[in-house]
Amino acid sequence: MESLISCRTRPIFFLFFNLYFLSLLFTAITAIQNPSSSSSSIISRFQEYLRINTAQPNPNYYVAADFILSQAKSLSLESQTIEFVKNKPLILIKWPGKNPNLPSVLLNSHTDVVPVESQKWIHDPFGAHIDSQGNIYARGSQDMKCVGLQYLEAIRKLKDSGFEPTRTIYLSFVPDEEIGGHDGVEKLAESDVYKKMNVAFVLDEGLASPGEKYRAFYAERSPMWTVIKATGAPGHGAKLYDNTAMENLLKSIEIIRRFRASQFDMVKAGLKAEGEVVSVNMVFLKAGTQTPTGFVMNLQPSEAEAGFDIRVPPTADQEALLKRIAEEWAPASRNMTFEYGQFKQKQSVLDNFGNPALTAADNSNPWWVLLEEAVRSAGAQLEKPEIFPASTDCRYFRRQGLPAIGFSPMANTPILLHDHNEFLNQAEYLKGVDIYVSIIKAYASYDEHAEATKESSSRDEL
Ligand code: MET
Ligand SMILES: [Zn+2]
Ligand SMILES: [Zn+2]
Repeated sequence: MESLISCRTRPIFFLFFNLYFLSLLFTAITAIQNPSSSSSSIISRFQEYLRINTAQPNPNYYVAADFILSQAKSLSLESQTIEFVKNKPLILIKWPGKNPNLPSVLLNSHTDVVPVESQKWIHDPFGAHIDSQGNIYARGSQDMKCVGLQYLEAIRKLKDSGFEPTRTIYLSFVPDEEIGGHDGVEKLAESDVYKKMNVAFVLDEGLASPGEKYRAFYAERSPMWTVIKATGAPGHGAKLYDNTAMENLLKSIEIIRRFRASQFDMVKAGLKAEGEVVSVNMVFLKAGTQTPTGFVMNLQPSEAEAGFDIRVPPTADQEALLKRIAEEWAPASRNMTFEYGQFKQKQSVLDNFGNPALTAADNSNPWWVLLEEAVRSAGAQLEKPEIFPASTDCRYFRRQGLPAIGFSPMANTPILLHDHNEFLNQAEYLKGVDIYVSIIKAYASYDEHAEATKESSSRDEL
């Protein structure tokens, strides 16, 4: 009794000091009991994933799948491997919620990465070297092996803390995003497995942010990979004449470049964001007559073609763009034809982006509100939501009318996806794990029925 009284009379900061001390002790004990949750083991696992070469066009999918499955197993999570297409395993992981009637949340990430030019990197792109500043160099460190593993690390932390989800959380590790997602997410989104998952909301990849705040994406531009081809009379390399394939193609390239500049100028002038204009970039040029000893120099070829990566914002006039391509960029009058690399026919191009899918990023969307709050409560902030300038697997979910947000927690980081020397700082990676702890906790605890009951009873009280 006496000691209780004296305890009460102690200044309040002693109490806080004791609590602080106890929490430190608890953290230390947890770290000793769970060495797998220490920062160094979190980083080692990230390095291990990065070292698996899953670059297109020959990704080591099975090695990646084994690694992901072993992670799921170490977390006692349910998992399954699905091959919608042979040799392209997709891993589905389930963290069952206490209330299986609630729709689930899907955390998606792709396991493939884009190819590298190794000799142009300062460190081996599959070495996951950590430099003196803590930057981890690897293809996929930003796009998007970081995110896939951060989801799992966050779940590890939540499980360690004794947290149990109310709502089921699914994780999908999918193949082939970098080549269009047709044998990956597209098949998943059409499957019975997926229907049974009863997904209400999807989180997928975003972009690094050079500033302090994280970026989030509520829509994205649609890819329209287009090849234009010119034909013309072949002839002597010394002859000047009209209508050669090269001349026909070059005229188109000039017109396309002017259009590109008009779009880029709006971004440069600050009138539009990157995701709000049409981007057109020439990605290959193919022409000339080749022999084993090189190109023939005195022969003007009869065919020439160029490939363009075109990205179309959901707000753009798509019909007008298709018309522009047919009439100005590849007109039959200039002996030109065009083909949409990914889709072959005009109809399917329109299918792919004819129904602009935007996810509400305001108070009307509880998943958006939860995301904002969760990021804030983890001590970080979000930039104003944007249109993703490239493309992600999100489009297959949004197309079904599902809300999906693109988000990769990388602040203070240069945007290096698809670039040489892609890296992510280890401190940023660890911070990202904690951001996901906050987000997954919020999503897994969210119960719209309970919220509705709470609201109506508070209305009744009024
Ligand atoms: N994410 C990749 C990109 O935006 C591949 C998407 S499929 C067109 O280039
Ligand atoms: Zn990606
Ligand atoms: Zn990519």
